[in-house]
Amino acid sequence: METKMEVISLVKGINDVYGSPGYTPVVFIDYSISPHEKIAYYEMADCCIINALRDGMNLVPYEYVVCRQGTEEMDRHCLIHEVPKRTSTLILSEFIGCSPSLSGAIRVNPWSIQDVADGLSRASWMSSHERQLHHQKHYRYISSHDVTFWTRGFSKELERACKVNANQIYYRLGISLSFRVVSLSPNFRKLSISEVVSIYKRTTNRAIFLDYDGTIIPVSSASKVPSTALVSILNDLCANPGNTVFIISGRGRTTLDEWFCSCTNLGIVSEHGYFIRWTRDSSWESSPPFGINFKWKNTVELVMKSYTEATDGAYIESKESALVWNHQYADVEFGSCQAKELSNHLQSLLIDAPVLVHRGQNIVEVKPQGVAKGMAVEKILKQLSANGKLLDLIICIGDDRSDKNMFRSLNDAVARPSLAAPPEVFACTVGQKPSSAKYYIEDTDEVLELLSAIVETQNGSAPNE
Ligand SMILES: O=P(O)(O)OC[C@H]1O[C@H](O[C@H]2O[C@H](CO)[C@@H](O)[C@H](O)[C@H]2O)[C@H](O)[C@@H](O)[C@@H]1O
Repeated sequence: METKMEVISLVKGINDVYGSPGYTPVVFIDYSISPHEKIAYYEMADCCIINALRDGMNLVPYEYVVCRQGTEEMDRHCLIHEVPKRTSTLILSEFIGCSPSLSGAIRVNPWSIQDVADGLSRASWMSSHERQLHHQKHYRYISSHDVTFWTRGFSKELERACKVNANQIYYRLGISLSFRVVSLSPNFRKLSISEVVSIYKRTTNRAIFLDYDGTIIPVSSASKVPSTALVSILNDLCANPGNTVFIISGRGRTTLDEWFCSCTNLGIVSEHGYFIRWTRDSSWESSPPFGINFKWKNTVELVMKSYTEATDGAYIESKESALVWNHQYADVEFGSCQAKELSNHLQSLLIDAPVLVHRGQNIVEVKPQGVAKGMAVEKILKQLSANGKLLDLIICIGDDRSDKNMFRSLNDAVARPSLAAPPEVFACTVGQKPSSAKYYIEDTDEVLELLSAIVETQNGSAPNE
C-alpha cells in the first residue's frame, strides 16, 4: 500500500509539471485489464521497459514483440492497408531471465537511475531503421523458440539425465533452504573406521593424504589454527616409519609452515600443489618451477578490487601463486551472486592466460593452470615408488571441489597396470555428497576419530569400536 501511494504521488508530481490540457504524460493503470486491452497497449507502444530488480522468466517482452508484429486482422481493424514496417524497442533490466536471449534490447542496471535514464534516451533517439532491425531479430528468435522448441529441449535433457543417472541412488539431504536431492553411485558408502583400522594393522607401507580446511579443521571453526590435540595425532602418525603423511591444502606455505612447525616428519603440500615439502627441515619444491609468468596477477587484482569495493565484508587474499577473493563475511546471498559474477568476469577476461579460475567454499580463486592437488599426489606417489617404497595402503581424505582432483589422480594411479599388487585405497570425502571418492565420512570429528583410532592401534591399545 505504501509503495502504491508513493507511485501515485510520483505520477501526480510528473503530470503536474509536464502535463497540459488534454495531455497526461504518465497514465498509471493499477487495475486489471482484459487481454484484448493489454494487446492493444502493447501494439501501440513504441517502447517497452521492464526494469525489475530480479525475476525468473518474464514473458512480457516476448508478448510485446509479438503484438508489435501484429497480424493482418489487426492491421485491418486499425485501417492499415499497406503492410507497415514493423518496429519495437525493448529496454530490459540486466537481471531478468529473458534479458540475455533478447540481444537487441537496451540493457540497463535497474539499481542505477542514470543508467535507466540513458536507456530511455537511447530508445528515444534510435533511428527507425535500427528499431526495425531489432524488431526483426527479436521476432525471429521468439518465433523459432516456441513452446515446442522448449518442450523438446527439456525432454531431451531429461532423457539424457535419466540415462546418465539410471544406476544412481537418490538421497534427500538437508532441510529448508539447504534441502537438495543428490544422486550417488551405488558403490558409494560410509567409511568403516574398524575396517580401515584392521587393514592398517596388517599393512606396512602407508600414505595418508589429508586436506586441511573442512577435513581436519571444521569450516565453522573461528580459529583455523590446528589444536594441540590435532598436532599430536599427526606427530603420532608420522612417528611410524611405515607412514608417509601429507597435509594437502590450498593455503599458503608460510601459514602452514608456522602452524605445523612442531611436526618434524609431516609432509606439506601448499597452494593446491604449487609447493611441496617432504619434512619440516627439507626445502620447498615448486611445480611448475619457480619464476613462471605471473603478469595476470595485476589484472586479476584490479578486477577483484572493484568487486571488493562493491561487496561489504569481502576481501582479497594474496598467495604466492594465486589470488583469492573471499566473501565469507559478506551477506550470504549477495556474496555468492557477486562471486558468480566475478568468476564469469575473470573467466572471460583471462581466456588466453595460463590460469584457472575456480570457485570454492566462499572463495573465487585464480591460480596457474595445471596446478592441482592431484598433480601433487601423483608426484608424491611417483617419488615413493622411485625410493622403492611399495605402498599397501593409501588413505586420502578431503571435503571440497579441489579435493576431487586428488581422488581422481589416486583412482588413476591405482588402476595403472604397472602396479603388480595395488594398494588398498580409501579415498574419502567429508559429508555425504556426489564425489569421485568411494567413501564418505560424516564430518571433521569423525576424521579425527579415525586418525585417533589408527594412532591407538599403532600404540598398542585397542581402539573403541
Ligand atoms: O585446501 P584447503 O585446506 O581446504 O584450503 C582451501 C582454502 O583455505 C582457505 O580458505 C578457507 O578458509 C577461509 C578462512 O580462513 C574461509 O574464509 C574460506 O571460506 C575457506 O575456503 C584459504 O583462505 C584459501 O586460500 C584456500 O584455498
